[in-house]
Amino acid sequence: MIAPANAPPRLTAESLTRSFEGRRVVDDVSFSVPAGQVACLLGPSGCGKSTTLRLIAGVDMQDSGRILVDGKLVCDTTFRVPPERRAIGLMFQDFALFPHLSVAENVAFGLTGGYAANRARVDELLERVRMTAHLGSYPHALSGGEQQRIALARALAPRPRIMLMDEPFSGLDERLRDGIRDETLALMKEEGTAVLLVTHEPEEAMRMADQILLMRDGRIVQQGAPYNLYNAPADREAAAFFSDINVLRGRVQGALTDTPFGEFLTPGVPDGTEVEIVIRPQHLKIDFDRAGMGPAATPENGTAAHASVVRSRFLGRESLVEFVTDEGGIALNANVPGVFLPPAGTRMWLMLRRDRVFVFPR
Ligand SMILES: Nc1ncnc2c1ncn2[C@@H]1O[C@H](COP(=O)(O)OP(=O)(O)OP(=O)(O)O)[C@@H](O)[C@H]1O
Repeated sequence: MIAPANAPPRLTAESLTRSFEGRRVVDDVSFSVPAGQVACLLGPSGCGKSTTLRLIAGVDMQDSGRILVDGKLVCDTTFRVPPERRAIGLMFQDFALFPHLSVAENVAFGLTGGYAANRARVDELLERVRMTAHLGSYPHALSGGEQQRIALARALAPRPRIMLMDEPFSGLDERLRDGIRDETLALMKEEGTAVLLVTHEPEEAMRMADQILLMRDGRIVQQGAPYNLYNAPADREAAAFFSDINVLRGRVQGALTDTPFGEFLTPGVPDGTEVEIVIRPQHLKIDFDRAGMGPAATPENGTAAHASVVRSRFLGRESLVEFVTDEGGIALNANVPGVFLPPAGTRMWLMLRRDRVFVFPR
């Protein structure tokens, strides 16, 4: 189902703020989710993700700000549509099935259609979550992961306009998780559901989200497509949230910062400012030493710096090699695909891919 181009976003949060005991746990949070899109609230434990979700679900109320669904006000500080009338599906960590109802009855619970339509919907969803064989079972006879899949089917059954999910796939083992996650998302997209999903796992957010809302200390520090957050992080911490990082330090002089890897452009940063030059370990380039000679400087990779291997480790798909540079004694890690395990003390040359470097004032 594709929303008309001029349709208002399915879900809009405007300047939501919520404090507990004088501390702003959700601080001026704004975002919107169009129909059929997935937004992931991503951030470390305690940053306010679940509280944001609870405000939108209507089980908690913001101190200020507004929530709109399809452009219509659902909640501000004086007006509040109760949770059960928001057409919002919930899938929280502490979900509970009705113990006295069978699997099929649990999934059918929120359905209002006739018997045949309800039965078809239950069958469709049980197939999606691969639980058709357990149709007549009762919750106590199911594993934790199976119960979770039924809870997911139950939440999706009434075709909610918005689906709020708090780490909904965390209890599933990895192989099952990928399949169910992708199929659930495909179903919600087909039905035009806007999904707001809470996770603290960057890989999960990257895999699922159309839009990532990166949260820290109650605020959204950056929002955008996964590609943009990964390749143009707002600050050092945002960069570090998605992978290990290497950090070089320097001081700006004449809009340039000098390092053992050559000069980096730092336009608009005042002289004397300390900056951090950040690069992910997979974006270091390594070259062999030829009797003390290294590769020539290039615009793509800057100047090569001479370095020694400190330690090499095999990680499965890739190898991690730790270096220290001759000049400045800078510790740098490089990820190399496959098996590459040079012994400690090996002399090599390192370069930083200039298009993959981020420069942040400290
Ligand atoms: N009802 C409450 N009373 C007091 N403090 C609360 C309440 N609810 C949440 N908090 C506090 O607000 C902060 C944010 O909590 P929240 O559950 O939103 O974080 P989170 O990002 O979802 O974390 P996690 O990933 O661990 O679930 C925490 O420090 C928490 O202790």
